Amino acid sequence: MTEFSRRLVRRCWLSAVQNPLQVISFPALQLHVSGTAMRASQEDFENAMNQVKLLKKDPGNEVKLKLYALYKQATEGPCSIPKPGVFDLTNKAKWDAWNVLGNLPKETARQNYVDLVSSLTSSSKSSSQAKPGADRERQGYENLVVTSEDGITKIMLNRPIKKNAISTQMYHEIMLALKTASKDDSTITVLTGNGDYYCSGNDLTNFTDIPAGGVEEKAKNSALMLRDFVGCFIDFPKPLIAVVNGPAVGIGVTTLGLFDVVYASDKATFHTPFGHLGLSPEGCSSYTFPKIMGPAKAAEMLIFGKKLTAREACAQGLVTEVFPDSIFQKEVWTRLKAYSKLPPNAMRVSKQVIRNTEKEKLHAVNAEECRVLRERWMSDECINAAMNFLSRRAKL
Ligand SMILES: CCCCC/C=C/CC(=O)SCCNC(=O)CCNC(=O)[C@H](O)C(C)(C)COP(=O)(O)OP(=O)(O)OC[C@H]1O[C@@H](n2cnc3c(N)ncnc32)[C@H](O)[C@@H]1OP(=O)(O)O
Repeated sequence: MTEFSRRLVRRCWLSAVQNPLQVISFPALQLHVSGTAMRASQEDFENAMNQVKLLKKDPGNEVKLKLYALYKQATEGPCSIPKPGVFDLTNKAKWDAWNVLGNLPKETARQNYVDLVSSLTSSSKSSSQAKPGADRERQGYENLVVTSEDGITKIMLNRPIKKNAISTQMYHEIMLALKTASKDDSTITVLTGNGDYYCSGNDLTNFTDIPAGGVEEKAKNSALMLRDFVGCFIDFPKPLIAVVNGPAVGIGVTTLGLFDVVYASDKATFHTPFGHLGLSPEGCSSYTFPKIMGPAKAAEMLIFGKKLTAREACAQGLVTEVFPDSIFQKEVWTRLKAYSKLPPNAMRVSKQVIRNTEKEKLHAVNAEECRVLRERWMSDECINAAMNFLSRRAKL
């Protein structure tokens, strides 16, 4: 966000304070903010399509599917064609890749397509400098680094400059990475963050990009996306481990209740400031947190936004084990490498036996949380809180 748009949002917020009767809505916010956001033009998009044809190196099926999906989303919108039969493998893979983009707006898909092509052309220019083993790194993610090694697929949130806040694009990238990891040959999957934060939660600027259908459409699309996103954690078939390298906020905390194991650095903190943001719990935390830590402790976190230290979170059962930050990475990865060598089918079956009794309930909780949030996102409390953040008046 530029200083200019920040000043405009601030002015908007100040005028709401000075004139409380004035209705400040997301479309008003959008007027100022999204006009300044970077957008790929039709010309950029066409140039990118031409560049794809000139690529010297085959980018691989995964990237080609992503390009296909983004192209379809950018030109036709959400996938609405019938799902191909199970034996129509190629078309089914294409359909899956397009369908997973959900309601991603056409303009965002166009921008993502252009960005992806640009990353391919720059990586092919520097391919002679590729690190040994770099072929194990999955290409095509803009805000994630996904690697597979020693039987472990590591999905690292890679937006340290924004404290790993999850943008709309990142929600889709994480879903894609989880779906891919669920089918790859790794035995366990790890989610972690790059930099000093594990994750600062939902990117609060996600709500400044209002589609033509207005704030109702934005809330509806966001609820659908959130439901799919959390659904990927509920359904993930292999052991899923969080390596919480630093503070976690919002959805970075709530989804931890859906992991099998959570290791934390003693620098990590756990904060769900839903009250301050006019929001309500998501990530199935309205069910998992009371179950994990008891209703009273869960209420203190989810209603009043009490921030927990790593040791407190461990004492309350949300975290499996805490390590001093100085030895965190070494200890955790040594342990994970040992776990990854255990018989994969036994691990998978054990996870499923544990999860299956709860799956239906978790999906129902997820649906209900998303329904409630859809209302919350249109509330004055939530809109004012988001504007407060954008105007930099509120720091947690
Ligand atoms: C869309 C559908 C799904 C919705 C799912 C809903 C989920 C609910 C939630 O996740 S609620 C939680 C939302 N998160 C927050 O409220 C955190 C907001 N951030 C902060 O309070 C602070 O930034 C901080 C405490 C995380 C870190 O503070 P610090 O002073 O150390 O650093 P900065 O504030 O300077 O941050 C560095 C830059 O990162 C940007 N940033 C950080 N977090 C977010 C965020 N959540 N959304 C957007 N941007 C974020 C911050 O703006 C700085 O950017 P700048 O340098 O360009 O100013």
